[in-house]
Parts: sequence; C-alpha cells; structure tokens
Amino acid sequence: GRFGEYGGRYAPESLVEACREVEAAFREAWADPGFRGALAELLTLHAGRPTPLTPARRLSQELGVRLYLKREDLAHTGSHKINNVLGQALLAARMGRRRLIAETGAGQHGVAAATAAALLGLEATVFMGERDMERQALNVFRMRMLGAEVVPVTTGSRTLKDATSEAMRHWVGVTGDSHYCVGSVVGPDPYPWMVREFQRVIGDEARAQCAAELRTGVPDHVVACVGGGSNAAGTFAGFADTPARLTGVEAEGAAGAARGRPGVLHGSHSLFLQDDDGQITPAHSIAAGLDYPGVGPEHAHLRGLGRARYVTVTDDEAAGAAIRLARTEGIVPALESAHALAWVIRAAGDGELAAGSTVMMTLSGRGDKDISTLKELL
Ligand SMILES: Cc1ncc(COP(=O)(O)O)c(/C=N/[C@@H](Cc2c[nH]c3ccccc23)C(=O)O)c1O
Repeated sequence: GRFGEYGGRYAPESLVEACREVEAAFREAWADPGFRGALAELLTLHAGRPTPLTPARRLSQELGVRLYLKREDLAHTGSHKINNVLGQALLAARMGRRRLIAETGAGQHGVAAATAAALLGLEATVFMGERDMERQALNVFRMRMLGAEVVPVTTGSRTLKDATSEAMRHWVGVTGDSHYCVGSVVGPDPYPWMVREFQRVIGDEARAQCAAELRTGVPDHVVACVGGGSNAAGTFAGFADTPARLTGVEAEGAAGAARGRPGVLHGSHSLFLQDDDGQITPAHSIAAGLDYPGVGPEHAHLRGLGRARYVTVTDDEAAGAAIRLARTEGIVPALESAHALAWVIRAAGDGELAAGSTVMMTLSGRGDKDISTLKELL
C-alpha cells in the first residue's frame, strides 16, 4: 500500500472504480496551480486561515514547559475539518459531482461538509450515528440549518464506525453524481493520502510559525489527538523532516494506533481494535470524534517506523484538561483536542516532557458542541 504494508483499496468492486476516478482527478487538480489557488483563496477568505500559533503563557508557567497551541478551533466552523472539506468540495465540483456524502461522529466533519456544499452550491447528505446525534445535538441543528440532509444511523453501536459503513454503502449506488467526502485519513486509497494533503496546511503553517517564534526554530515535541488521525497527520507532515518528537494521543477506549492489530475496515488495511476472530470490537470515548475502533494507515506506518509514538488518556483526564485550559487560557477546547492536552499535562508532570522543553500542540477544535457533556462534569 501507499504506507508500507498499510493502505490499499479493499473496497467493493463498484467503489474501486470510483476511487480510481477520485485519485486521477486529485492528482491532476493537485498539480494544477488554478486548483491550488482557488483552494488557497477559500482557506483565506472563507476559513479564516492562517490560524494563530498561541503561546499558552499561564498554563506553560504551571506546567514548566513552553506550550504553543495551533488554533484550528479558530478556523471557520470550529475545527480543522474545514481544511479537508474545502479541498474535497472543490474537487467534487471539478469532477462534475453535484452532491457530497459524508459520515460524522462529533458532527464537526458533517458541519464542515454542509458548509462547503452550501458555499459551492452542492447538495450534502451526512450519515450520523443516532447516539452521536444525541450527544452532539448542536451540530445536528447546524447541519440542517446549512441545508444538509442528516441521515440517522441505527445499526451497530450507532456511532462513527456505523456511520462510515452506511455512508460507503450509500455511495455504491450514487457514484455517478455524488462524491464521498471522507472526514479523516481513513478509507480506501487515495483518501488517507488526499485528506492528509488537504490537512497538511496545519503543519506547514505551524512549521513557519515555529521558525519565526522559537529560538531553535523547531519544537522539541509535536502533539495532536488521533481519531482517524487527520489533524495529527496534517500536523506531523509539517515536521516529518525535523528532529521533533511526534506524539499522537488517543482515547483509552478507542486506541487503534496504540492497541490495534492489523486488519481491514472501511476499505483500508491498517490497525484496528479486534477480537481473536478478527471481529472489530466497539470503541468507547467521551469524545464522539475519537470514538472510532481504528486509525488511518499512515499512522500505522509511522508507528511501525518508530517515527511517531501513540499514547492514550482516559475520559476523565481529557475532561479535566478541557476545564483546565478554559480556566488558565480562556479557551474551551473540543473534548477531542482535550485528549492531546491531557497527555501534555500528564507528561509534564511525570517528567516525560523535560522542564523548559517546547511543545507545539494542535488544538483541533472548539468545545461549544461539548458544553452539555462538560456541564455534567462541573
Ligand atoms: C474537533 C475534533 N478534533 C479531532 C477530531 C479527530 O479526528 P482526526 O483524528 O481525523 O483529526 C475530530 C473528529 N471529528 C470527525 C471524526 C471523523 C469523521 N469521519 C471519520 C472517520 C474515521 C475516524 C474519525 C472520523 C467527526 O466529524 O466526527 C474533531 O471533530
């Protein structure tokens, strides 16, 4: 596969042809200055890029490290998902598709897909687990407000895995007029590579900002939360050729990279939580956007190479980190992003992060969607 032994296109025959078309169109578009210019303009004028690299002064003081936050929470719609959907929506329009299909768990990718569709005059159909529709109700309202059709998924655990399966199943019947807009670096080739390319704007900006901001030009540590792995893959891409330590942080109950085993799901050969019979076992996370029983193939590969390490934190550590960031820096993070911060807090406390070391952490999203969950914890 594209990522060493991982990746591939293990999809139903009808989707293999559709994926071949997506790959050809993406290669051509990505080499076309006109496409790149149109995307750059949307990222600037619509998504509000570049996002700041914010020094977390009070929290750094408390932790004894120099923590910088890459503010994807300030991108339009409130998370990094907008970076990917603007690229995929432009590509869908270029391919003559008139509808985007998407899966979502936290609702952030769904809101971003609905936003891009509205902006470019496309239809949007978003598949969302019924359980996630309850715990991320704010985003269901936002998607419908933006004109998207939200399809409740009632199979399996009624969360992200099932929504992704339903979205792929639906795409089989509408490949001629619809583009499947995958929300993370998962799925059949070319999606893990294409989504990382659309998300690398995070890492490329952060690299330039660190070069200007840090005495050494490069942080000692680069940290990001990992659901399917797109904000981490995009962030890591900006630092791959530097000595920075790369750390992906997963939910303890959804640790595909840290605890998964090789398998195939959603068209990709990667690492997944599975029982001895190879059945995918359900994930559990307080963060709907991390509640996925696997990880994208690029992370499986980076782990195998030892280029990145993958750690886990508990629901409680993440919730505590969210409240701590709110009260030291005035930022309410998404519960997903709070997982990355929870590890920084633990590692600064136990010496894993040396005193005075510089840490660049991607704050992948804002916490408005999680207020009801956090309210119970206050
Ligand atoms: C604010 C925020 N931060 C981090 C993440 C983790 O995603 P990633 O690791 O890709 O950076 C999400 C996921 N939100 C998506 C998650 C998602 C969509 N499709 C997926 C397929 C597989 C795995 C995850 C997703 C959602 O709308 O629920 C998120 O909403």
